[in-house]
Amino acid sequence: MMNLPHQTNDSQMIQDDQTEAISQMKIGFIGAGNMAFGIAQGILTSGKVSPTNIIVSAPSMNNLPRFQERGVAITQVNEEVVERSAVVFLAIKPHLIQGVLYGISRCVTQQHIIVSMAAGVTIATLEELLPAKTRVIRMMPNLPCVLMEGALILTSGSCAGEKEETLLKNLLSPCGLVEAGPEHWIDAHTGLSGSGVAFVYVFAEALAEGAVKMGMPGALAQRIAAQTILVGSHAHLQYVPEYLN
Ligand SMILES: NC(=O)C1=CN([C@@H]2O[C@H](COP(=O)(O)OP(=O)(O)OC[C@H]3O[C@@H](n4cnc5c(N)ncnc54)[C@H](O)[C@@H]3O)[C@@H](O)[C@H]2O)C=CC1
Ligand SMILES: O=C(O)[C@@H]1CCC=N1
Repeated sequence: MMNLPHQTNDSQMIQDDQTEAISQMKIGFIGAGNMAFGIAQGILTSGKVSPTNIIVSAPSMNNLPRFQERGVAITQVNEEVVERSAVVFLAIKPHLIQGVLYGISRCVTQQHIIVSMAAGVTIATLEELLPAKTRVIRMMPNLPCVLMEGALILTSGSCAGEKEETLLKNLLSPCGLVEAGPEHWIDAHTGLSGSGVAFVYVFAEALAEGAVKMGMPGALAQRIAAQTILVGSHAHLQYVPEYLN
């Protein structure tokens, strides 16, 4: 496995040891929307984690059935997610983070790993809202995680580090490309890929519209545009420069 600038051979050894631990790990999601589903789906499809080891919460039943159908435990009580999980993903909208953390903080211990995917909510803010010495990871995923073709960047707070980053990279590897780095990568990645994936759809539609204006049937034009972008991406990934220090 390629050692990235921030990764050492120890990480590889940690990662190997963690695979067994991950299969036993209790994982929780606070928030049951698009992103929680995308990540849970990626993890479940890989078989790394049993659905019986996952629990998801949301205030209403709207989004919960699609988790329940996959054997995942559901609840409308966030504290229950924290009490039953070792790794807790915060999958609620950014403006809700403060209220949700206020509600769960009394249940958070130093054994938990709290993983926020809330756009724009910094490690400093998260650590301010959580009990001292909480192990915090901030990450930026994207929706293609649901197809196991995502791109995720994660960074660790002051009480987390290489061990937690390697654990999360191992756990999230079925969701797609996962890298750890400094926190300023997260904001770059939010534009590049968190939101960037939506611009690909706009580009594909524009390509297809050009062909339609020249008389090609719309459905065919859309398929060829998608195939063109797919091939272009495969070629680019093959020749993209190695990670730079
Ligand atoms: N959708 C995307 O493409 C991406 C989203 N994100 C981040 O992921 C987070 C979730 O985004 P989405 O999944 O798109 O939102 P969403 O609106 O699809 O899902 C949010 C979920 O939170 C639940 N919720 C609302 N209030 C709650 C509360 N008090 N306690 C527990 N659950 C509550 C809702 O019922 C819903 O199930 C956001 O912070 C967003 O910035 C990050 C990268 C990409
Ligand atoms: O819905 C959101 O907040 C995220 C951030 C990047 C793309 N979507």
